[in-house]
Amino acid sequence: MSFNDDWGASVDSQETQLASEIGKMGIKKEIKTEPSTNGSGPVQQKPTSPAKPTSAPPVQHGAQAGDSSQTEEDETELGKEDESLLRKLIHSKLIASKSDLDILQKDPNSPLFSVKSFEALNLKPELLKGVYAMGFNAPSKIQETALPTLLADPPVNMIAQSQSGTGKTAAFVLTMLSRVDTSQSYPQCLCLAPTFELALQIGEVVKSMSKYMSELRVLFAVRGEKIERGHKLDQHIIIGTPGTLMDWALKFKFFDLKRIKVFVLDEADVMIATQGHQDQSIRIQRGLGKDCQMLLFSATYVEDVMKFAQAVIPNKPIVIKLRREEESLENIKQYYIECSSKEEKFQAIANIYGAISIGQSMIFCATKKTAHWLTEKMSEDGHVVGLLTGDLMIEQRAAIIKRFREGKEKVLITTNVTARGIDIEQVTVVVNFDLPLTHDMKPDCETYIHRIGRTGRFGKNGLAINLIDGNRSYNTMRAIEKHFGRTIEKLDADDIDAIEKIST
Ligand SMILES: Nc1ncnc2c1ncn2[C@@H]1O[C@H](COP(=O)(O)OP(=O)(O)OP(=O)(O)O)[C@@H](O)[C@H]1O
Repeated sequence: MSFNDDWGASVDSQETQLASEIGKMGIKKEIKTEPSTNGSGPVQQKPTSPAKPTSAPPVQHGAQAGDSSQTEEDETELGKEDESLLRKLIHSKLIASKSDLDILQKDPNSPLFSVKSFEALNLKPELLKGVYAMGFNAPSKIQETALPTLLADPPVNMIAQSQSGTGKTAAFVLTMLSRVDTSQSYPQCLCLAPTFELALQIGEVVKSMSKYMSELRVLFAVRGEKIERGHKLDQHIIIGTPGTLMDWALKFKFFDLKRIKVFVLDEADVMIATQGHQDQSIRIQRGLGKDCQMLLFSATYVEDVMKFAQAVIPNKPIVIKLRREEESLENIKQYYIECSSKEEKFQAIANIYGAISIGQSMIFCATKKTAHWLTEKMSEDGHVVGLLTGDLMIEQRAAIIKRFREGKEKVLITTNVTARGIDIEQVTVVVNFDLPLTHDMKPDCETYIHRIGRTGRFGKNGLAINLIDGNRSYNTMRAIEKHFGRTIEKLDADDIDAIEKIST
């Protein structure tokens, strides 16, 4: 699989001024978590023997997937903080209400299906407290399926797939936080992500989840960081992009790869499929000790990439894989609109924005040039839009994502650089101004599913609208439809009644 223009222009080449930027964003590069309020220190609690997954996507080499036989559900009392968070979310109308979420988490066909509690995972008490403080009541299907195995001893390697927005980040972050021993001052967990934005986002999840773990220290491996030669890092978790991490580990030897307990590749398929990332990630992976737990997570894996992953990850990794027809989420409704030119595409967008109330939206273009053009047109039309492309400096990209996350811009016009991983719950609509194509101009089904997965996060409803101009893009859309076995319905951009209906 390959990616269009911007993906390649990734972080490592642009990370020069990151240090100052992270400061500006209010995210400290080194996150020191608050001491536990109940005085409980970081007790390393060994999990009990691995519980069998109860309901899961197909699992190979490991426990067999099947419908749950467990019918009881552990009810968890909400803390005050959780209640206020939930109230805020329900009032914001932008997300499913708690009762919607409960229903989804009880529906065996939903990827959020869950019958077990976080308590059943025997997490360290301060970590469990952190999970509940995030407003997580019950694990999602991927969390429930993967975590008992991920937390068991001896550690096993895993290649896991689960749909976008179903909580993969929490699954691997919980694993890292469970395995880390904060009384030892050296890097013990490494997490690699393909872009700077994603690395920061993962850092935020670590920060929230480890709220009650005293002494935990996290460092972002980014190029702006000035570390003296010969220095040895004392942080516990390092999160970064592959180029910088490779230099830190292999060239400068700021830490010892052999002492890493958990190694995570997020968006693993793109890390493997993109040449530069692959070389760097594999060189890091080869330097790890034989007991290091290796975890690969993504919403998509094409067959060759999966084969490659299984070949490079030692000790027969557990594989959790979705069937093709499960990859596309039902809560994201997909439509297409026929247009004859880019001006008509712009007009279609204007009609949609005029007809339905949209929380926030992301519009994906094939090139930076189109993205710039559309930004100008929409701004002239009175929309408050942000523009994020791979040619921007790292600090500009961070600032744009931050503004969008805070709701300062309602529309983010972008390219494939933000197709993956970015988790902004208010995004209710994704527009493909151009459908994604691989470098050899074939339909890029994986990028499509990641792009539309920027909406419909964790069970919320989402809309994906594809703008089609001509036979080529029509055929691309049909190929994507066939690939995932899902119908993309036609919408008439001039039929305001029809447009109004899709949002209900
Ligand atoms: N058990 C849970 N209960 C409630 N919310 C959860 C739970 N687990 C995760 N979430 C929330 O769901 C959202 C999506 O999670 P996350 O970003 O980890 O998805 P993902 O599977 O990594 O998606 P992608 O493939 O797009 O990267 C996040 O906002 C996260 O806080």
